[in-house]
Amino acid sequence: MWCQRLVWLLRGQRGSTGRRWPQLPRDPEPVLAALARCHSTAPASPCCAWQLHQDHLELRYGSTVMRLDFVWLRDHCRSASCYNAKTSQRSLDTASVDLGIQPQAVRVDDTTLFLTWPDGHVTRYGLEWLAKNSYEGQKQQVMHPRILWNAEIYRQAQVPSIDCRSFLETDEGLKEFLQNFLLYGIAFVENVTPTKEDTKILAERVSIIRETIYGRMWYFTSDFSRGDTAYTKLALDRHTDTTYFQEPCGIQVFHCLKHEGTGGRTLLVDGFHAAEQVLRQAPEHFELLAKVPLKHEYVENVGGCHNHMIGVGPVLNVYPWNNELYLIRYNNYDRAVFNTVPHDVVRRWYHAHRALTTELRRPDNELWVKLKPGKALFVDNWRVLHGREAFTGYRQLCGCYLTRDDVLNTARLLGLQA
Ligand SMILES: C[N+](C)(C)CCCC[C@H](N)C(=O)O
Ligand SMILES: O=C(O)CCC(=O)C(=O)O
Ligand SMILES: [Fe+2]
Repeated sequence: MWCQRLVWLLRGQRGSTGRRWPQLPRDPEPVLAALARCHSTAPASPCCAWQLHQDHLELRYGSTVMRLDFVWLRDHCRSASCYNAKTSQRSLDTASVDLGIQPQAVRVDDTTLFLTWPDGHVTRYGLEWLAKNSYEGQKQQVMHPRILWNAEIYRQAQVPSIDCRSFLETDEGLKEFLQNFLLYGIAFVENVTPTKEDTKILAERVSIIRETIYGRMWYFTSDFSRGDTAYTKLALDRHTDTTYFQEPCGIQVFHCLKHEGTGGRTLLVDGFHAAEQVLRQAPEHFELLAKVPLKHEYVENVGGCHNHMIGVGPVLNVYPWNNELYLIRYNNYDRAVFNTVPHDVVRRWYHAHRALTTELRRPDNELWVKLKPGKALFVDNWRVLHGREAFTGYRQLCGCYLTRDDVLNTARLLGLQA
């Protein structure tokens, strides 16, 4: 519905620029007709048109219709006095912008939107910039492009392991590794010297190591030196780690330094692929898993180790603006007492949890690998679940957690979308 003071001004239309909005044509029809002509005569060029509303500017650029709030438009001004391009930081004090602000004049040319504010300040926006940065523009994009996989898809893709030297010594090697990691949520480096020190060098090539209650670089065998099943020979069903942290660790690095015995294979399952199957089959289950907060807990009292960690959050974590899944928190061992919802939701949640578990346990979705000395595995702990088969004999694993922000930072600096 067009408001009273409506007008469409066409890109490049002579005489229509710089018009102030109190002086608007009484009848919008001719301009709308002109807009239609514009679309039909120049389909290849992104046609731009705009219309003023009470509190926002409606801007059509190509196929994107953006609704740009006036305060937002003032707030994001990239002029030298409002924005420091050297530091990419805002200098404008947003709190001093009149929340009832309206532009005094609006003009659009081929590439740029010009706004003049009541105090005479002029703001310019590139139309491409707006199309990319506006709500409407960015909600059409995914933040993290990924390839969801089951065992067959992953095998077919024949994702190569990266050679340790190329990983450590060349940007191309590191970039290829990170691209694989971002797309699949797992990536391997091979020909690594099987020591804790060399594994640390590997980890630090990608990120800052996230120190936790397990230390920086950890090293474990089945000696029950810590009060957790990981430190035994028992099988571990698929799970993500550190669900009991408010922010679970982003990445986990595993390097098996020694195994003299049988079993002990590693299980990997793409949690996002499973969640997507749930979304397709039963969106109400997906929604419940994304809405109901859960507690996970780590209570340790073994030897000198005393810890009590609690993390709260839903199983599925979704960006609210584009519904993109970004984190799965799934660990049935560490799930705490479920007391965050009233009784009528409890059973529905168990049904939803069952539906997800059924997908996660589908043999088709299971990728089994035997970790060997020299082959390091990086797992996206926000996406891919890991587990292990029971084993016999002496088995030594080392590794660490990485901070997700720093991994993504490295990827972005190499030109990857992350
Ligand atoms: C990896 N490392 C052996 C150090 C710790 C294992 C943590 C195990 C815990 N139940 C969890 O799932 O978070
Ligand atoms: O022993 C393994 O292969 C993995 C154990 C585990 O889940 C962990 O350390 O997080
Ligand atoms: Fe684990």
